Amino acid sequence: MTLDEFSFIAQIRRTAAVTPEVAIGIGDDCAALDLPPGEQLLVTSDLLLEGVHFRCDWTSCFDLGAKAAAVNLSDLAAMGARPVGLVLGLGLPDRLDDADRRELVAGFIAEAEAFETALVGGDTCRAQQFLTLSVTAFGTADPRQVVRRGGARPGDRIFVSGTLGDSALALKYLGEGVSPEGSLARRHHRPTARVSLGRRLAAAGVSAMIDISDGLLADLGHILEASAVGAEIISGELPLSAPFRRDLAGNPDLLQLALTGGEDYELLFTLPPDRETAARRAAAECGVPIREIGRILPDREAFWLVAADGARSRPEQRGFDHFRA
Ligand SMILES: Nc1ncnc2c1ncn2[C@@H]1O[C@H](COP(=O)(O)OP(=O)(O)OP(=O)(O)O)[C@@H](O)[C@H]1O
Ligand SMILES: Cc1ncc(C[n+]2csc(CCOP(=O)(O)O)c2C)c(N)n1
Ligand SMILES: [Mg+2]
Repeated sequence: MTLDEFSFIAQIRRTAAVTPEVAIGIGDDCAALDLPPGEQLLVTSDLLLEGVHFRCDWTSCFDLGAKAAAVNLSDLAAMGARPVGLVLGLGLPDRLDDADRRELVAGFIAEAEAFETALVGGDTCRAQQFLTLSVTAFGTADPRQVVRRGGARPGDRIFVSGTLGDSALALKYLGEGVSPEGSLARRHHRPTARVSLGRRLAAAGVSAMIDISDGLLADLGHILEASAVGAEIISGELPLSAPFRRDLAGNPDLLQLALTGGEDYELLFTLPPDRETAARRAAAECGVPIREIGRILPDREAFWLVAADGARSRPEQRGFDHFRA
């Protein structure tokens, strides 16, 4: 027998922190959040579905809860927002026991707290078959510093944070029945939302930004479309981790994972030349590496991948698409 619905919610309520913005947290029909005067509310939502986003035999409940929070916090980071609250919808199949349920919520709350925010509400239902998490995240920002996808201009440089392809490489190994090594597995199961970097880059004056969930090329495509510009990416400049490079040396086709694999949750942004010093300082302040990987071109039809030998190609496959996967 598992806890009944309301005992489960009472357990969540006891473990959820209350931050200064939370005027009303878990327990009423709505939560209420206090926002700094003059700031805008930013809202984002992401589903995580069993079999589509995760498999219960590949991840722990704690990591899954934490990832559900992180992927939403990553969208706030991409706009330069500061998180102020998270809402968690759960569809729980009977096979999850009390310990699994508690761990799921504990992971979510731990991740929220790591970013000085809190779980402020949600909804809990029994699911017939598949575990479902539906998360909504709220953030605030000075409206003059909110960064959108549409601000890239010809001559801007294209940058990315961290390293690319680690999560997709871990997923490839999981699919082949091989346990990925610790650092790769962690990048897949426990992505880091670049919240502090996103806020600092916004203040430094980046022109456009997005987080990489579907794959570098797909998410760059969203910036190009919104900005009505083109781009070239220098494939030799992609930032790759040591384990990724090691495996790439034995199989050059793995480069595709860094270009299109997705779930990197790194920030991809464009930088006007006069903002570069400020952006590099912002990255150094929060200890996250950033790397220039290409530039924005005026021709909106241009989408070039430049190989090590200088050959240019137009990538056909760009990333994850739920209706094409
Ligand atoms: N069912 C929907 N109803 C309304 N708006 C939606 C719906 N699905 C997506 N959107 C909106 O479309 C835009 C792009 O959504 P998308 O989910 O691709 O975001 P993303 O940040 O690129 O990817 P991710 O889902 O990995 O965070 C967002 O503004 C989002 O709010
Ligand atoms: C079991 C399993 N199969 C496939 C994947 C890969 N995957 C799922 S969703 C997604 C893009 C981001 O999602 P969204 O666009 O919904 O935010 C990717 C790369 C996975 N993580 N687990
Ligand atoms: Mg996003």
